[in-house]
Amino acid sequence: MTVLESIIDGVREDLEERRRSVSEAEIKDRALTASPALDAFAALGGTPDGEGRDGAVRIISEVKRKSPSKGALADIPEPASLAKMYENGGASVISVLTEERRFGGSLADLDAVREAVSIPVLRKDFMVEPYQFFEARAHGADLVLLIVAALDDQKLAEFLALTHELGMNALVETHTAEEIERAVAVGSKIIGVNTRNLKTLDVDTATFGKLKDLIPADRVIVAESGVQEISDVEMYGARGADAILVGEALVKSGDPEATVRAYRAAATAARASAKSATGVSGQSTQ
Ligand SMILES: O=C(O)c1ccccc1NCC(=O)[C@H](O)[C@H](O)COP(=O)(O)O
Repeated sequence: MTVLESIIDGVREDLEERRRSVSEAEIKDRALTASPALDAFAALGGTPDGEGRDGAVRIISEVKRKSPSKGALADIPEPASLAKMYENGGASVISVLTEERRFGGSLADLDAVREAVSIPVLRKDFMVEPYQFFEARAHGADLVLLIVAALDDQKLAEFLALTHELGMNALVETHTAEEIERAVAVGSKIIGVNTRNLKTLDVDTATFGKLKDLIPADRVIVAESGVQEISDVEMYGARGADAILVGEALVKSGDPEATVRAYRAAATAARASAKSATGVSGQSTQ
């Protein structure tokens, strides 16, 4: 069994427990009466046809207590305060890990963060059942994660449609050329390349540059994982990332607000300088 499969087994067990206390009808009702979702696609710099982008590289800042690859990262007793610091530093989206067993997150974290910030919030979890999408919306999420490796084509298309019906966007996460092809084929507007291999948990940040040109330029392209130093965000920016998802480096930084600000500025400057050096934005022309 792969790490991903074993995480998903736990997610399904925990989900069944929640489903026993909040029925499907109740969670749907809560989702449909929640305040409308914020536009995460626009917050990440997306435009309808990919034209007129401002060139800034956005930072998706993650609330991450622990992980399968690294174990304990940070206590984070008040996720709302951390999220507010991220927002003050210029984060465009807050990512909240809600998986409990391996990442120490919860829906209560999502509630607290939603309440504290006015920018879009990503429910970062392993989405395998429609119930979770209603749950995400009911708890104020604007964006959900769809991991292509965890879904067949039919489920991927079905879940993306459900996400959009609920007024949310999806960050569709890929690791390989074949997964990018599948993400593009179902019409994903925000496509992430996660440089952490979910089978081995090894990170190879060079994966982003190798795969990124397979993603059409009218999509928002997100580089995920592996940022340790400012040079990593510069590299992702120079390779044409529209946004960068950062967890560990921010929760361990000591000054999350200043770190988000520095990452955003450095990635944006690196992207601009790569563009002026090559005459292209680093974005795909496909
Ligand atoms: O982080 C892990 O160990 C992990 C293991 C298995 C599945 C997912 C995992 N992480 C989720 C993420 O995608 C990251 O939290 C996110 O990209 C931020 O990564 P980082 O900046 O390297 O903390």
